Amino acid sequence: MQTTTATPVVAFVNKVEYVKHNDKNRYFREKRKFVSLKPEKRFSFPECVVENGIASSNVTRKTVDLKEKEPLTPRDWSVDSWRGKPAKQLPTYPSQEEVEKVVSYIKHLPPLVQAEEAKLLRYRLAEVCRGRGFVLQGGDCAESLEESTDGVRDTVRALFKMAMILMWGSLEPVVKIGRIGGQFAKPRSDDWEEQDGQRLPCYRGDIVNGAPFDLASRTPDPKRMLAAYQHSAATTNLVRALASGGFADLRNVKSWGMDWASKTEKGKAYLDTAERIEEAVRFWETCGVSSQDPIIYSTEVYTSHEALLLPYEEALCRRDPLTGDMYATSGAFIWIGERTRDLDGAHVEFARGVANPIGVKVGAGMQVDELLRLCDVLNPRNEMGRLTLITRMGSKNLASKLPQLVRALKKEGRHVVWITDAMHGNTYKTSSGVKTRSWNHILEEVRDFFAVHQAEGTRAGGVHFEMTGKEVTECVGGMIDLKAESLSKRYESLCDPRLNLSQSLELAFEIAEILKKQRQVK
Ligand SMILES: O=C[C@H](O)[C@H](O)COP(=O)(O)O
Ligand SMILES: C=C(OP(=O)(O)O)C(=O)O
Ligand SMILES: [Mn+2]
Repeated sequence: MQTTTATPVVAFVNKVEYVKHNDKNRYFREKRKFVSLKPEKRFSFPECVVENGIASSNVTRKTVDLKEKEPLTPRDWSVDSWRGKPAKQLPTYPSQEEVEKVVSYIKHLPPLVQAEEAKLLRYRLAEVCRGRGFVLQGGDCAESLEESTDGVRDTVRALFKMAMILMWGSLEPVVKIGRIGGQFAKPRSDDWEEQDGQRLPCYRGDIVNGAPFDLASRTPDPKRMLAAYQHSAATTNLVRALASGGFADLRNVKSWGMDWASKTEKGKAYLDTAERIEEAVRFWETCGVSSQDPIIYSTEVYTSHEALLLPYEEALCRRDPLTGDMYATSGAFIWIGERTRDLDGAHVEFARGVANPIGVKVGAGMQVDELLRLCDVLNPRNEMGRLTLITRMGSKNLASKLPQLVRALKKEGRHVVWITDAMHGNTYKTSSGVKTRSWNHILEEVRDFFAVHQAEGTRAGGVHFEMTGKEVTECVGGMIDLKAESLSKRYESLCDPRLNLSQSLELAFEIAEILKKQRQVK
């Protein structure tokens, strides 16, 4: 942590907040107004802590954003500096000229998210880092340009329900981040796919090419970036509307859609919990908490995606006029995938310069030194909320591979949020060649993740799932006991298998149990 008691700062108050001014007990109220502080009138917060440009004082318990002299975006970085580095997983387009035309056009379009949203999420993640809150990140493996309103709504509703269950268990706020509103680019294991003797470029996500197995669809088309921009804009708008316009109203979570649970004892216990959540909501209503109260009526859902297609990401970088920092405005949170996290590669170069909260996938092969160097490059100020490490080791590896990483970072005092993606290390093909994942393996990896953090005295900060609100048949197992033979009934994913609604809720109940136990032994 960085203290500022003696550091001269130029401050602007970014929220309506009361700030204790020096020792004169004078308060003032400012909103988004630049305030230049003369040295003799400098803020003096005893025990004041600055993280992410947000200063908080234990004495006043008020916050104020501070613009420090050194910007978050490094001076030796530019939106296109990634172009000088080796870039993996980028498509080969038929015409690079066309790509640059589209990129120049997108550069003039409005941002999809505002810097303020990214800043707020960074702050929320810093809270998780401090031990207050839990992250739920989830959504499609690959969003579709044909996704309907209902599909988006179902996924967001599923996230709300899961978050309610997790909050019930943890009694802490849940930071909801959708793999939504931009999750269109996919890294692949193979560049090519072969079917019946025909070889075509692999599908790389709807922002690059089409999934159908024919040459026209599979040829990368830069115009798809525009379609993805438009779809992301509409989806982000819908997500914001759902989050702020009453859809999150706790009373709406009455229809849990949990018929599957009534058949077993364990399921009945879940139903009982769901009922108790509803009762709690009714209790607050009875106490007079108005249904118009934003606490009941609204919530925050942030968008996120893998920042893979760098020409597109570059085109959506915008400078924040308040701080001068550069933001990736393609989503509030972006992450670097397991296949593109090379220290000297283009994707790390891009991510180090944007001020968003960022994530990095951490597979079973990650070495301690490598991870420490990634932290140096991506979070040189060691600020809470900047860096989220998303482990994806597989249920067979996590218990043996994670402890040394967690221990090393703890020893070095690195501030990161650890969350677990319990999907990507558990993918396998059935005997008939269908990609799937087992609900049991996913739960096993989540449990091991909590156990490792408990043993190391660190914090399991959240979970990351490929999931949907639809009752698809892509992952096997769960209380619905989905069998490999049934996968073809409703397999809709364009890339990896997702948990369906019942499998997602069931996992949320399991995690809530773990969180509850954790809270009870504190
Ligand atoms: O979502 C992650 C990757 O894009 C996906 O797991 C790659 O799948 P593949 O191994 O079939 O290429
Ligand atoms: C590509 C993904 O995962 P990973 O980089 O962990 O393989 C993903 O999350 O979609
Ligand atoms: Mn995936």
